Amino acid sequence: MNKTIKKLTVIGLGGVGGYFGFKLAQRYSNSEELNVSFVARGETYTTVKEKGLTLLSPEHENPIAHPAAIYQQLTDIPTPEVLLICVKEYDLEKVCLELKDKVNAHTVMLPLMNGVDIYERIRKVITNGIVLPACVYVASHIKEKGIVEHKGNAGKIVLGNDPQNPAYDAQELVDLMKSAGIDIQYKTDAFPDIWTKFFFIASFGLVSARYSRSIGQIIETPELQQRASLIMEEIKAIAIKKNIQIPAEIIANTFQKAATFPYATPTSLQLDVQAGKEYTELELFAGAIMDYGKSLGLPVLESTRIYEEIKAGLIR
Ligand SMILES: NC(=O)C1=CN([C@@H]2O[C@H](COP(=O)(O)OP(=O)(O)OC[C@H]3O[C@@H](n4cnc5c(N)ncnc54)[C@H](OP(=O)(O)O)[C@@H]3O)[C@@H](O)[C@H]2O)C=CC1
Ligand SMILES: CC(C)(CO)C(=O)C(=O)O
Repeated sequence: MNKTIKKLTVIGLGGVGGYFGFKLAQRYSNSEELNVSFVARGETYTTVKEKGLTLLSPEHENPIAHPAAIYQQLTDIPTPEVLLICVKEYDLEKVCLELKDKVNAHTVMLPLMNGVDIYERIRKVITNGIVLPACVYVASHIKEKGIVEHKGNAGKIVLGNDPQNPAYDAQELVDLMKSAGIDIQYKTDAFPDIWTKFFFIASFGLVSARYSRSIGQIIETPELQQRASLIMEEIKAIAIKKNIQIPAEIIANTFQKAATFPYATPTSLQLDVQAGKEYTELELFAGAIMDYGKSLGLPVLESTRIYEEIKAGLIR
């Protein structure tokens, strides 16, 4: 295969972008093979420009990585080839609006985010280029701006073909990422995996945020386990009505998957809600379930109840 990818830019250096961006920047540092650049704002930009990006992870002895370049504004990046979009859902639309005029027919966008409708959200704004639907597992968070902490299992990405450009083969990108030590799986259709992740993150995310409890604490508390289970039943009814290929035992499988996380792992929604952030991904999880419930005529009482409780500030 001819090598065509020469540049890759990571947008957002938080838990996800900081983890995967670090691996790519360290692997391709001073390399002719791939130019890895970052886009970060405010204090993150200043810190990473001066000291490099720090990743505290048992996977890396050397905790510092330097990108080939770092930009403060999306408008500053040269013609993009591959963009890893690693922002929270509430920043996605703004990022897409800023990227819109930069993207050409060959630009590849890989959103590393939670949520089942990220592809549609991007496509609403950016109609050209290639968008690879994906889901991601990693327990990492911002310790301080420019310093990301990773605990537990190695991060993992599943990505699939762009439904709008099914002939685009992402293998070259996959190989570049694998060579940086990233666990990445390429499938024709990533949507069953994206929904599978949604079962886990929407249910555990909402319950962990509502009660300020870790994944392990939810599993060991029957009342919280029950709430997560009821939310998953609602997602299951939606997935079935939307003809998403998910296994019949999805709920049991999700509890099994959850048990593989270290006991004290918080979810990213929990961390944002606990920190009293003005914006959170509540809409991406409960909001999406409620919207699907409405449009498909399905009851989503438990998701609605927990959404309202979190909105009302009941988080203990
Ligand atoms: N953290 C985790 O363990 C996991 C998270 N996810 C999902 O991945 C996605 C990303 O989450 P996560 O990495 O945790 O989020 P974080 O909040 O940790 O990081 C997002 C980063 O994006 C930056 N950002 C936002 N807009 C811009 C912009 N225009 N230019 C430059 N930087 C920008 C933010 O900057 P600033 O700091 O200045 O706000 C922040 O540093 C979410 O959808 C999340 O649900 C999925 C799996 C695991
Ligand atoms: C639970 C976890 C860390 C698993 O990847 C996650 O996806 C999140 O918090 O958003």
